[in-house]
Amino acid sequence: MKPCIALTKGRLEKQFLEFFKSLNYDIEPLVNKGRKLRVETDEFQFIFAKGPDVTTYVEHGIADLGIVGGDILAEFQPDVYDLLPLPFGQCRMAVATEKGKVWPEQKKKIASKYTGITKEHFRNKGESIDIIKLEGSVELAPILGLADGIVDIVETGTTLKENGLVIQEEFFSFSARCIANRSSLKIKRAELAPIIQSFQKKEELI
Ligand SMILES: Nc1ncnc2c1ncn2[C@@H]1O[C@H](COP(=O)(O)OP(=O)(O)OP(=O)(O)O)[C@@H](O)[C@H]1O
Ligand SMILES: O=P(O)(O)OC[C@H]1O[C@H](OP(=O)(O)OP(=O)(O)O)[C@H](O)[C@@H]1O
Repeated sequence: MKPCIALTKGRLEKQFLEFFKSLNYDIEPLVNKGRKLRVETDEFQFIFAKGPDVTTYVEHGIADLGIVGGDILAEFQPDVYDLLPLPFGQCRMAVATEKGKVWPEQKKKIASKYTGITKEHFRNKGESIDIIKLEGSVELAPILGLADGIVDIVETGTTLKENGLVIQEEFFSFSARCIANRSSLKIKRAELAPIIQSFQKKEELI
């Protein structure tokens, strides 16, 4: 059976395909997949899923390898082998507030999609907070008075800026990562080694 690679759909998918092409792999079947969520190339099977589900497919051994953001690994802490960083998807995790905002005396209200990362960050600082879980567009929360601040991904800073928010603190930098199923690494070592090595070589050049 061809090795199976789970890819995070959307942003990381696009960046992964460019990276994969730069390693001289044929990406044509992947680019022209339409709405298919499963694609086979000469060498691999690919599945396309949301980041947290990529870790689930890898954890359960359905996929041998996965391409996922470091944010997802930190948030969900799946039982997978975290093989290596990849040279794309570079972002930071930050606490942001409205410009000029003074934190309240009482518990801060923090909105985030990343409740695990947020709790751990403030626990490490010895602060107790109230977390409001949102699924996206979290920059809205302080503007609309739902929260005092947010914890979210920052790449260029444009979303924060255009919504009148400023970074208070950046506390975690990450990129996309290649993860592996623990037993696949032993059982399919021969098939997986060349692709892992090609990822590693490219990473060393950058
Ligand atoms: N602004 C960004 N720049 C670069 N990488 C990002 C950015 N936002 C997220 N990422 C990375 O890409 C991964 C996928 O994010 P993406 O926004 O494509 O999907 P999502 O979080 O599931 O959101 P959506 O529901 O809008 O598809 C994240 O886990 C993170 O690692
Ligand atoms: O610093 P920037 O380059 O502006 O990028 C950061 C934005 O990108 C992500 O949002 P995304 O576009 O994935 O939408 P979402 O809010 O629905 O998650 C993230 O949650 C920020 O909102």
